[in-house]
Amino acid sequence: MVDDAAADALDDDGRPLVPRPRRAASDGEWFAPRAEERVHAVVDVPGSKSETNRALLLAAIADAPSTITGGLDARDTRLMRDALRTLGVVVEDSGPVWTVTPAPEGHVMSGTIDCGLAGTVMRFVPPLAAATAGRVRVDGDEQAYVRPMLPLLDALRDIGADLDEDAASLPFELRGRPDLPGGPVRVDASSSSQYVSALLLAGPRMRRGIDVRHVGATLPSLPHIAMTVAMLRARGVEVDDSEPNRWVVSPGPVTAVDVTIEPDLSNAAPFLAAAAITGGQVTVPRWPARTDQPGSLLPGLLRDLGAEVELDERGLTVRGTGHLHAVDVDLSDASELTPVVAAVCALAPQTSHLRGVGHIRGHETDRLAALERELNDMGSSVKQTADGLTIHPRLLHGSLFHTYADHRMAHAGALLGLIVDDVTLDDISCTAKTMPQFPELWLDMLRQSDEWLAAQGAPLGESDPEPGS
Ligand SMILES: O=C(O)C1=C[C@@H](OP(=O)(O)O)[C@@H](O)[C@H](O)C1
Ligand SMILES: C=C(OP(=O)(O)O)C(=O)O
Repeated sequence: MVDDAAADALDDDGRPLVPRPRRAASDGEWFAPRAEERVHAVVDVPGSKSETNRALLLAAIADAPSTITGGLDARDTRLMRDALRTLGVVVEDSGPVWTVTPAPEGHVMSGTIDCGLAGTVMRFVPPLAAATAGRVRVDGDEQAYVRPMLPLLDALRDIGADLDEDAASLPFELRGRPDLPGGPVRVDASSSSQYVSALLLAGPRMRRGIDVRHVGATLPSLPHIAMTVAMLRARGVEVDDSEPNRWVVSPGPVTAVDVTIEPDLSNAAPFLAAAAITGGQVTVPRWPARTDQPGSLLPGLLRDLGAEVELDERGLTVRGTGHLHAVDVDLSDASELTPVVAAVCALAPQTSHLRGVGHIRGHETDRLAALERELNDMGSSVKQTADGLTIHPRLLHGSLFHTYADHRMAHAGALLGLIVDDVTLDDISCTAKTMPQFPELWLDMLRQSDEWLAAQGAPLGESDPEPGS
């Protein structure tokens, strides 16, 4: 088990790398390792979940087989690969380069599509299934049953999809039709940008294409919609997004392209934040110079939080300065970063305000409630607002940090455990959703830090900044 490995890891001098836990872990628990020094590491993070699942889906409806290099191998992308297999697509993923061959003409789908807790699967697959011959049941983890779906299901009904009349969320039955009309549709995507992306991704398959208008008051995660549009265009699909809150996708072929997936910048966040809070340095290689991932906002965010940030040929390097600053920031474009940003804010010496993220109450868990509860259990003073969190400075202490099956809650807990004694996560296995190697990468970051410090020939000096001060 990971926690045993963490507890047993020794440095070159035989000192425990990670302090021994006070008690034995129960199943799934993970004693968050404390950083005994400033972290100093290079962390190569795996591929982007959002890009991988879009690439898979677009390859599945392309005009020829194509390849995906560096695709993320994690629960969310495995569920997407299996869902596409249910639609008759052949996904060969035994090596580092995956080959995707669209379903043969006349394939009739049947069976169950398991969405797990993956928003990209539960939202992106149904529109495509609705335009495919056959019948499927769309199901997932029980925790996914409360994730919002109704605006998308109503939009699908409006464009001619054959769904259970009373279906409002998972699970439901769907009878596909290859002649799905598509056409104009209005959707309130204030609870998730994924409804818009989902309709656009299947748009080329619909008889009239699709003409989506967002009608809600707010629209989160705009970079993810931009990613959808860019990936459609890169495959020769015509997308008109010249009018605000409206996207028109023309029907027609999707050109098969061989792609390489960028590293997942949102999954880089806890590692980069580790440098910021310990006064250390972390480099994430292969950081793209230009990207549609919301993680592109991280350099600016980390600077605002008090770190130094540099992008060069080695990648993105974040250096902690020994000082953290509170922030007042609208995270609606990058709401998946909220748990890690909230964890950093909980260590800052002034009050922070995170805004524009009311919709993350419908993410893997109600993230605002979960962050409020778990941070307050550590001694913090956090209050939910209508659209975010207010985080006041307090001295933190260890606790049993609940993750609610949410990978990003686990990242937040691990981060705080670097500089707060005795933080135990109730379950680290949830990180498998988008980064199964998180525990190993986290321990490796600390191992590298230890080696780096030993190579400097000196322990943390009196004059060095206190982690998190
Ligand atoms: O399209 C995507 O790949 C995603 C869109 C966002 O969803 P929301 O708009 O529901 O926040 C994001 O939070 C999620 O992690 C991935
Ligand atoms: C919100 C997230 O995931 P999902 O794709 O399941 O919505 C996330 O990864 O932070």
